[in-house]
Amino acid sequence: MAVNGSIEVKNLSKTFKKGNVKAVRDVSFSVKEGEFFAFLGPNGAGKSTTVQILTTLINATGGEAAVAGHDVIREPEKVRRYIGVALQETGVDPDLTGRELIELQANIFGFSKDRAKERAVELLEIVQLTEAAERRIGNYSGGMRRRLDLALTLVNEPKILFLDEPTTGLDPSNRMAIWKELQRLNEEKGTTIFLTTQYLEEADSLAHRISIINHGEIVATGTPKELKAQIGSDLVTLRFISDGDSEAAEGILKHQMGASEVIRQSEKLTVYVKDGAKQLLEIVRILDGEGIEIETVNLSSPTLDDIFLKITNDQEVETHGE
Ligand SMILES: Nc1ncnc2c1ncn2[C@@H]1O[C@H](COP(=O)(O)OP(=O)(O)OP(=O)(O)O)[C@@H](O)[C@H]1O
Repeated sequence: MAVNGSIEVKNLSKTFKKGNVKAVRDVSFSVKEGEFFAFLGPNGAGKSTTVQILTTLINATGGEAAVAGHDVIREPEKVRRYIGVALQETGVDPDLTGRELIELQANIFGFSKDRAKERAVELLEIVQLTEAAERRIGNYSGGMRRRLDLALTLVNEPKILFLDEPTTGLDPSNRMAIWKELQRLNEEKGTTIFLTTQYLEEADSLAHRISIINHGEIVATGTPKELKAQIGSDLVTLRFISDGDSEAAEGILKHQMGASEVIRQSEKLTVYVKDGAKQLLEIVRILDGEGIEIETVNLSSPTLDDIFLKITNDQEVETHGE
């Protein structure tokens, strides 16, 4: 039977007894074979906990999950056979060289000595560590360690790859090298990829589909295009001299642009728009026409914080029908 490279998650929950923390709350989603899926969320959102449940390292306290067609609780060893995992901060012996560590991993997977050697050469080449192969891991830079971690996850050519924040703390060139390799694996080998990240840009560039997770709950799911359409691709931020001006401007702009597109935080107004440059001029013209003085105005792309603000606001507008 062909191995099914999918992930199915239904009403998954995890409450840690310590501190009674509800790290994951009733999360459901599915990832198709060959899909590149990203879990995007801030610190403490529940990303690592979800990855640990799906990779059979910890048990959920509610709900169910199947990875590669196997239940993570009832058939953990079958799940492990088909997955590769790169977790945050894995502890390894710093005296080993990069080549030795990959060979060791290959031995664990039952490769012959010769095949393990061959595989190490192939993987070191893929992650561009051939020149550092004989150096001790203890002397590797952060970026080199991440690339070595990625090589380790690829030893058994996994059907599904789990990557927990694979590029956090990396400089742009190392980040790009990892992105390129992940894209290649997904496109050429059809590897299903489940990646967690705090970087909107990373999820946007790589993933076919993104779920945004906050406080253990999925707050939005869609293709990058769908999410951006929901959020607006640009932000116009206006600051006013007084709260009164900002409140007056809020009323006028909500009327013009729609209630859910305008968010006020005291003297600051954030307006989510589709075509920033054009709409910025329009906003300034409208407020000018009403005699409201703007202190500063700024056009930018939304950050993860802006997205959360928008999604939470949308939910409030929906509930209270502003
Ligand atoms: N072993 C544990 N015991 C108690 N609480 C935990 C444990 N592991 C995680 N938590 C808590 O669960 C919540 C979710 O943590 P998790 O590590 O899954 O978040 P995350 O989205 O991966 O964050 P980060 O981006 O910082 O890695 C946090 O409030 C965290 O403090």
